[in-house]
Amino acid sequence: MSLMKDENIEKRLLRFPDWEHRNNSLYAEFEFDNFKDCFSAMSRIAFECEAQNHHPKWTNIYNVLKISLSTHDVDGVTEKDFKLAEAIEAIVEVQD
Ligand SMILES: C[C@H](O)[C@H](O)[C@H]1CNC2=NC(N)=NC(=O)C2=N1
Repeated sequence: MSLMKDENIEKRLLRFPDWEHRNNSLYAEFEFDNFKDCFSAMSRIAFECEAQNHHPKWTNIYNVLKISLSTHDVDGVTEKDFKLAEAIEAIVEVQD
């Protein structure tokens, strides 16, 4: 999977308003009502990561989830990261 050019990443991000290009990664923060809702989303996301064989760097503090997506092989953003971001959006939206 090839590294995307910065300008292409910015263009793609226009359709991902929750996400930004930060530290060679796609980055988003999500806030839930409580820990249970947050961890439930994380569980769903974890299954999707396994299905895609692509995994986030993430932190959770109570109801806040911070997610960084990058492709380790190329040390930057690829289509794989956008594909996972899209799936994460669908999971998080259902819980809003
Ligand atoms: C061997 C296996 O395909 C790799 O380690 C996968 C697993 N999950 C991964 N996740 C992420 N975010 N980037 C990778 O390059 C990656 N590679």
